Parts: sequence; C-alpha cells; structure tokens
Amino acid sequence: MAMPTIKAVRAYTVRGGGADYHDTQGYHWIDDHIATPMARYEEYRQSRRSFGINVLGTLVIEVEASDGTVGLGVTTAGEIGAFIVEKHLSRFLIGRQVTEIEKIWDQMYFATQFYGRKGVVVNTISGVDIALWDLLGKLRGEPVHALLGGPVRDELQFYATGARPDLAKEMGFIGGKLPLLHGPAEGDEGLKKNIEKLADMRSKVGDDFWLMYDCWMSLDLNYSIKLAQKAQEFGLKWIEECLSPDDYWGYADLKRNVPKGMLVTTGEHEATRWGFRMLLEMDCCDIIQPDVNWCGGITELIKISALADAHGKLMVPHGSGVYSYHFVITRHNSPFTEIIMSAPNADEVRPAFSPLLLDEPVPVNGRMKASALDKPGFGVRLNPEVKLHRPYAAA
Ligand SMILES: C[C@H](O)[C@H](O)CC(=O)C(=O)O
Ligand SMILES: [Mg+2]
Repeated sequence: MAMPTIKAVRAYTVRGGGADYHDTQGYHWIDDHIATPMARYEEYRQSRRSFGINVLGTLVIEVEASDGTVGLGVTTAGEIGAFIVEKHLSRFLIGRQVTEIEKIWDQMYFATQFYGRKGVVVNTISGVDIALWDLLGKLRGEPVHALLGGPVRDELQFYATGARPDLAKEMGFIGGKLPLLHGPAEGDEGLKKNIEKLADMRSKVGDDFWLMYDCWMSLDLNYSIKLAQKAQEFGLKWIEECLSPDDYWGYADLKRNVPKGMLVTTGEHEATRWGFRMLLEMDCCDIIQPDVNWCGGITELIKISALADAHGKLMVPHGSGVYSYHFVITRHNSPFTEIIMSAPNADEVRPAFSPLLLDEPVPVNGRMKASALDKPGFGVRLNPEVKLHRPYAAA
C-alpha cells in the first residue's frame, strides 16, 4: 500500500491548561507553596507562577498527509516551539513519506543540536514526533500501542499526583504522590512541616497505600538524605527528583544513602537516550521517569525504555497522559503509570490535557482497560472550543 506523503505542518500556541499543566489561573494546588530551586528567594516561594513556571504554554502541532489525514501532537513549548517547528523543523517533514519517522527524528535532533539537545527544543521535537505516530496510526487504522508491539497486559494501574492522596485512595488509585512544600531555605522548621504532612497523610490512608514525595529539583544532597531518613518511619515509597537534573553525581550519592527499601526516582527533566544513559550507567535511581512530551517523543522513548530494561530498571513516564498510556501498556518494565490531578483541589479525576483534547481516556477506579486505547492513532482530537493561535504561519 502506498503511504501518503506529508503536505503541511502547522504549529499553534494555546494558553490555559493543556500540555503545559502548570499554566493555571487562580487557586490551584500545583501552584500553592511548592518547594522549588527558586524557593531560596522568598519572593518566589509562595507561587511557582511568580517565577514563570507557566511561561511557555502549550504547543499544538498538526502534520497533514497528502490524503488530508491529520496527525496531532501537543507539548510544552508555546511560541518558541511554534517558531522552531515552522521556521526550522518543517523542512524535514514536507514531502516526506509518513513512515520516515526514524529518519525525520534523526534529522530534527542533529539539525538543532547546536542550540538544542534538551529543554524546549527537545520538547518541540517530541511534539512533532507524537504527531507523526498519531498520523501513522490513523493512516493504518491502528492505535499507537499496536504499532509499538501491542499490550502486554489487559489494563493500566495508576497512581495520582496531587495535594490529596487521601482522596486519591478513595478514587481507587494505588498511590499518591505529594508535592514537597518546604525546601532547604525554610530550615529545620520546614523539614519538620514536611514530615508532619507525610505523617498526617499516612494516618489518613493507612499502611498499604503508596505515598511518595515529589521534590521538583529543590533540595541539596544533605537535606534529601535527612528527609529520606525521617520519612522512612511513615513508609515513603519513593523520593523523587530531589536534585538538579545535571547533578548525576549527587543522585548516585543519594541512591547509595537512602534507607533500604526506599526508591529514588528522577528523569522528568532529562531528555534523549544520552541523558538517560547517564542516569542508568551512574546508577542514579531505581525508576526513570521520562516525560513523553519532553524526552524526545515515542521514537526516543523506545530507546530509553530498552536501555532501562537492560539495566534492570523500571521506566514509568512522568505525566504525558494518553501518550504515556499507549507506551506503558506495551512494556513489562512499566508496570504502572501516573496521572497528575488537574482539578484545582485534586478532588476529581479530569483528563490529563483538559480542556485541550477531546476523547482523552481517564482512569476509572484507578485503572484503565487496554480497550479504552483502541482507536486509531492516539485516539484524541482537538477541542474546537479551545482558541488556537498560529504565530509563524509558513509563507
Ligand atoms: C507536583 C510537581 O511539583 C510537578 O508539578 C509535577 C511532577 O513533578 C510530577 O508529576 O512528577
Ligand atoms: Mg516529578
């Protein structure tokens, strides 16, 4: 069967939710005094939006084939990403076969290497790559998980990230990941409050429910070890992203020094097979957590996941919604997955990229049947009520 070629690439920006889940307004648990590397400055401690965590916004990419079929990808990259797609990356797509995904990835990565390698450039490449997999699935009439080899289990099980693990337990999740609220700049008093919060949550959820702490790059090694030691009494399952993503040495030290049985996780701000090779070869953690929207997309995740498997490590994507679900269901070393609670009070399950996408599957009782993922491509479409802006339409 002759595959259509790619005839158009379009990049749009969107504000308010979507792939940039930090792009919130008004009260939201995800912006409420969470420990960050910027919390050393008191004026940026209460709100992450105050230092610009929401500055990028969402990037939507459409890749249109010669028969009119459109592949959709979304990521966190906003207007910078739209510029990169329309002014630079589109040349590697227009006129190409839809099946040239590997070669297109290679060209996008190496053509941007002099200003890219990680961060917003690889976020953007990830979004284009996701749109290509979506397009291929739609043209073949198959879900992306089928293109990846098919499910290895009948359903996904989820943990929930948010301020209310107690409610997450009632909603059927296997665990709850709390944001750490106080960083080293808040001293011993802050450390005490962090432990009190965990103790309180443990008393609410009982012994068997997983509790984790997400530290969002905010700590130093000494504080991380102290936190891990004190948290052991309250059954902390893992301690996440304690240090700067560049501090591979610190992570290796941390992993050697946490209490036996407690897991160290990281990787949501890491990218590509080369970044994850560092984490794996230096034995920095127990679980790697690439974000499908940021690590290089599905094409790169195949490599990252295989590398983790060969090192005997789990690969559990950070967030990534439906893009994670299609991958995780196909891999044995991804036994569960995450949903970030997008409701302001973390008190109900909403689709991960709400309100941007329609038909996004959501976990029910903390689980999702493989059959919920059985539509062509990723099975999602743009919500026509969301306002798109195309800042760099190709001439
Ligand atoms: C809650 C965390 O600070 C962050 O917003 C999300 C995250 O790191 C995670 O879900 O993991
Ligand atoms: Mg995290």
